[in-house]
Parts: sequence; C-alpha cells; structure tokens
Amino acid sequence: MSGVAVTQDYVDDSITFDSFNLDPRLLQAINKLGYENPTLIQTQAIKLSLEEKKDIIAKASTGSGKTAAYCIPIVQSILAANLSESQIQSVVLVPTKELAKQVYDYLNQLTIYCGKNIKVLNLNDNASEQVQLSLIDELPEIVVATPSRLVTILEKNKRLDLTKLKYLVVDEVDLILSYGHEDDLNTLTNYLNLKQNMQVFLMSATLNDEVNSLKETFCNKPAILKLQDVDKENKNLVQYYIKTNDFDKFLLIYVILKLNLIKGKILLFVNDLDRGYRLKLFLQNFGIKSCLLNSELPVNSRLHIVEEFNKNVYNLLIATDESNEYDEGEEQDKKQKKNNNATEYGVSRGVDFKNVACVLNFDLPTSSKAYIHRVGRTARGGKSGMALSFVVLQKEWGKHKIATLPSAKKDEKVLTKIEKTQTKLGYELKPYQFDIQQLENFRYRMEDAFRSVTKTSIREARLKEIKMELVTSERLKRHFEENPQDLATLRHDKDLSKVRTDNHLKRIPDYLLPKGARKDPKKIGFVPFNNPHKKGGRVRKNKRKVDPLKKFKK
Ligand SMILES: Nc1ncnc2c1ncn2[C@@H]1O[C@H](COP(=O)(O)OP(=O)(O)OP(=O)(O)O)[C@@H](O)[C@H]1O
Repeated sequence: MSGVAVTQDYVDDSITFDSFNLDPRLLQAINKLGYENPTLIQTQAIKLSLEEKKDIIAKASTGSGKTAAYCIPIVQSILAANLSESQIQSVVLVPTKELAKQVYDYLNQLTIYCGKNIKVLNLNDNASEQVQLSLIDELPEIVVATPSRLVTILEKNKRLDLTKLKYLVVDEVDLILSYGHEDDLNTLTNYLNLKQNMQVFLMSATLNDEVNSLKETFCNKPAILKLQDVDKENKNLVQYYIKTNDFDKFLLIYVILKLNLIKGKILLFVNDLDRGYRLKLFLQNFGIKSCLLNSELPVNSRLHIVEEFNKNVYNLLIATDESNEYDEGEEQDKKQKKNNNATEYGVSRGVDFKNVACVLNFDLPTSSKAYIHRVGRTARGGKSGMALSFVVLQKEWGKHKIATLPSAKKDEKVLTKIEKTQTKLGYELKPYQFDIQQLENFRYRMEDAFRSVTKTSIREARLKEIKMELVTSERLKRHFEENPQDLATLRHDKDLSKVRTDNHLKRIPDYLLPKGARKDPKKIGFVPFNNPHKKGGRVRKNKRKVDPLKKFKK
C-alpha cells in the first residue's frame, strides 16, 4: 500500500514514527507501507503501550488506523524483548474470518524485515488441523483468530499454551460482544493469566455498554482513548439521503448506475440475502455488472472478492449486511440475536476496502452504529468519499409488497438517530435534491426489468451462485498460494441465471436521455438531474471535485 495515507484529519503531523524509538526493521516496514506520520490514535496507543505498559480501550473513527495502533507496539515489544526461545506472546481476536486474514496480512507486512524473529499464525485460515497443529508447535509469536476458533483449538489441543501471553487484543470489541462471543471470551479467561503482566487492547469505532463488563474482567486500570472528533471544517466524507418508497429505490439505483452518476467504486448495502440477488438480477437486465458479497458464500470466495474489489477489478459490490444491529435502548428481538449468531454476520465490518468512492445504503441499516461502520468503508486512506442512503418514508412503506423490506418500516426513525449521531461527530446529512419527474422517463423500463426477477429466479440464482462459488472456492484453496496469477480468471461478477433476454434494456435510447446528454454519450455524467428551479436543487460548483455524485449541467 505504498503511498497510501489515512485521512489527513487523523494524522498527527507533529510527530514522526522515528520519535518512538522503534526497531529499525519495524521502521523500515512502516516506511514501506508509505506512512509518513502516525495517526492520533497511533501516537497515543504506541506511547501508552510502550512507555507506560497501559491497558488500552480505544474508540476511534473508522479508517483512523486502529490496526497499526495495536500492531506496532506489539511487534516493537517482541523485537525489543529479543527472547532466545520463541513463545506465543500475543493473541489478536477479531470477529470474522475476513478480519483474521486482513490483520494477519497486515502483521506480515509489518514484520517483513524481521525474518524468523516473528512468526504470525492465522488460526482461521484454511489449513488442515494437522498443519495448524504443527504451526502451533512452532510457537508463533502472534496468533490471530476469532474467539470461537481459538477456544475450539484450546479445548482440543493442550499444546496451545497462553499462560505466558503478553498481549491480548480484542478488535471490533463491541461486535464481538454483541453477537454472542461472550461465552468464548469467558472460556478464554480460564486459559490466561489475566492482569499479570499482560497488556490488553480493546478496540472499536463504536463501543457499547457490554464493553464495560469486559473491561472489568480483562483490564487493569485501562487508559480510555476516545478519538472520535476530528476537525469539523475538513471533512472528506459527504453524506446524502434520498427519501423515497420501496419500489422507487429500484428506479433510483437503475438511473444512478446506468447514467454513471457516481464516479468510482461503489459499495452498496442491502439488508438481506435475497435482496442482494434480486438487485443483481435486476441490474443484470440493464447490462450493469455487479458482484455479491454475503455470508452464504464460501469464505475463500469472500476473501477473493474483497481482494479483487480492492484491486479495482469490480466497480460495484453488493454487500449483504445481515448484522441488523440495534442502538442502545432498542430492544433486540431474542430470535434475531440468535439468528445473528448462526449466520456469519457482518462480512464487511472492519474490512479495509480500498478506494470506495461511495457507500450506497440501498437499504438503510437498522442502527446509527451500523451506519457508522458502513459509511466508514469510504473516505479511508486519505481519499474523499460519499455516502448516499435511500430512506423509505413511513407512510409509503409496504405499498409495493415485493419491493418492501420489513426493516424499512423504521427508516425514518433510524434516520433521525443517524442524523443525531453524525451531528455529534461533526457531520451533516444533506437531502439529495433532484427532480423526480426526470426519473419518470425510465420508469417503464425499470418496471419491466423488476417484473422479470421472480422469486423462483432468485432462488435459482442463489443456488447457482453458491454452486459456482463452491467450485471457485475449491480452486482458490488449491491455488491461493502457488499460482496467484490464475486467480485473475476466477471472476465473481458473472451474470447469474438468465432471467430473460433483455438486450433492449441494456441500451438507453437517445430520446430517454435528458437533453444535454443526447447524441454525445460521454456527456451522460453531466446531464441535469436536479431541478434547477428548486431551491437547493443544485450541487454547488466548487463541490464538484470532491463530490463523486456528478453535477448535471445543461
Ligand atoms: N499512519 C498512517 N499513515 C497512512 N496510512 C495509514 C496509517 N495508519 C493506517 N493507515 C492506513 O489507513 C487505512 C485504515 O486503517 P485501519 O484499517 O487500521 O482502520 P481502522 O481504524 O481499523 O478502521 P475500522 O474501524 O473501519 O476497522 C489502512 O489502509 C491503513 O493501511
């Protein structure tokens, strides 16, 4: 990731990494990553951890560099201790396999110049149990795992000794707790020498009440870092919403994508599995390619999809966010909570998606917290980004049965909460003004395409996709290490079962385009969509550069 920088707001440019007295091997790796200055959370965490040996509870914005904030002190301490015999010194707990791989890869980058002095093991990779056991016997200095995986291995294999552990990290701690890993964490306490020469890091962009109980169990007078508020004047994330109805969401997305109204890569969120397939099939009618990311896909495919998306192979990723988190005070249905445990929720939470221009909430999340994590997938790594959310008006909800999503009934309520939280963080959500009349030209084509996607076609597509991905996943498994080049041919954005031959829908006839765009297709992105007569209906001129929603001009 050389040349990449986090959003300037977070960077602590009064300090350089040299000032932490880090081992030259680590400094060189940080250099290679392209980091010039530490972020605020990194400065604080590195100092507190290395100089004061403090336990740390950190709440810092998405994309503010929390991973390095705990990885750098860990790697530094291991190098400084220079133990003659290796031993398992650190455990990093993360909520998903995706994050396990991400943190594992990151640690490998940080330790690239450390030779065999630091071995990192990902307990959630695909290696067979035999292989994993032999890797455990090699006593890796750092182990990355989900809590459930770690506990399974601990219970099965007495060779995994964590009594000499020096560092324990729980990343995305509120998510780990919200979704039933408490039992695993409690079991884990039996295998640790808690509060005895062990430093603990609890990290997240959002924290909940349950973190307090964890604090009592695991931490010893922790330093609590809250680095949420950044410079209010200099925001790289612009946020819009559109109030609409269930059915018109499909019209909006069709027009936005077909007319290329958003420049750059889009990460689109839907709230349930079938909707992801419905949307993909619907867009397929117009020749719009997309790639799905959901918990049902084999993990290898998921990892590969994220990797390829980060390499800009796909422009549109439809992620299913089944987390359905609730804000504090909102009673969460017990059944729902159980369901969340069963599925592997949050395939996108915490994932370091690169260069996402727009997070598009096709379905609004159910909580302001989930919103923070979703929109935090953009405006990372020094880039600007936008979030656009479709919000279903309560009075419109349920009028179009097939297009309706149960959670959307509360969209307006959730939006109010989101606005409140974002205001606290110094952000503002603006209504995206446009002239709905101009969309109407596209309505019959949208309806045509919508009708072609039936329940049966969704079911078939889902089955086909999983079969396809299982095959891909097997190939990925075998080839992941040996032939990375081969992977390029394994695309995940292929069309799903043909719903109908809809070639006529793929092309937009000239007469349907707003005047400014006719005859010159290149002009499409600059067509007026806003009603210029409406107050506030235009995007301000000087916003054009940072605003990925293109301005329309006659
Ligand atoms: N000091 C730095 N300078 C430049 N870039 C950095 C720095 N620290 C981290 N980054 C980069 O910023 C991006 C975001 O970092 P990271 O994934 O750790 O964020 P996070 O705080 O964990 O976010 P989330 O809460 O969403 O998981 C990564 O691509 C990372 O490599």
